[in-house]
Amino acid sequence: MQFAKWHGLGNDFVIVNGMKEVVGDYHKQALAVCDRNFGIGADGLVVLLPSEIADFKMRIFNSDGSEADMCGNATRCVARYLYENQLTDKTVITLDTLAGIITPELIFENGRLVTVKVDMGEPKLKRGAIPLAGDPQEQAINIPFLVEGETYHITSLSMGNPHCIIFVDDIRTVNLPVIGPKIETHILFPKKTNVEFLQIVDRHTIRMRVWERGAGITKACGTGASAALVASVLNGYTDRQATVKLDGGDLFIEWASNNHIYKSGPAVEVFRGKYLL
Ligand SMILES: N[C@H](CCC[C@H](N)C(=O)O)C(=O)O
Repeated sequence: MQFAKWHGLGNDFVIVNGMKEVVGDYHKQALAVCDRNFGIGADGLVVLLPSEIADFKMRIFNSDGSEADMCGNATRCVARYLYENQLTDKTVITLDTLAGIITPELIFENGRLVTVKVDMGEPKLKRGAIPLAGDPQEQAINIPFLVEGETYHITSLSMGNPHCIIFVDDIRTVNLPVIGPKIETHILFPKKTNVEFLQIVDRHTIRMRVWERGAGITKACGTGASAALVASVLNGYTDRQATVKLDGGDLFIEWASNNHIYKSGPAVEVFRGKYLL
């Protein structure tokens, strides 16, 4: 199976053209391919397929084999992959995902690609849409949340996939490998959740670390950074545009007046290959 290895700020993916390659069972293949010792090594497997309602369908599988609704960093990589492999001549590309239609735009200056800007759609704030247990019509902004006897205050929302955001004074004090999985698999999140810890630097800068649903600690999370901006605005900590500083680098996020979230950042192809197993 021919593949390409891409990353967005170190959040890395194996991208496969499912219109040409025989992938087999996606869940099993994701587990095997993402293994960093016995496989290629990645946070996720992305399979591109035809779509009736968009330019392409994008299916995303986490390294634990679970299928994700959406993936912000992969969206930027897929846009460049499609354009640079002549699978499209469009620079604004619609992608059909489980979270709806997501639209990345390749931004060129003097013929050189400078960034990829993604319309991530609208945040969903109601518990029923996250999903988070409780009144489905209610929002979950700065609410108490008990984790093994300790009370955290969380803000939870969906960017097509679930996010649980916690604000801390010093991000270096967060023991992510311990607390991450406890919140990811918490009973109140019936579809589990991505977990983001945020330290507000100023009204235009957020430092974030992430424990991803189905993937663990990653260098960056595009949907997570988008959710982080929304949570920071809702809690009055930042304005509607901010740089989110992740372990792998910076994403620029904007919550526009049309209620859409726009995320801009890089996408890098590292290598291509043929997967033999
Ligand atoms: N682990 C996520 C999917 C990947 C999201 C992340 N890599 C991004 O860039 O948005 C989930 O299961 O919802």
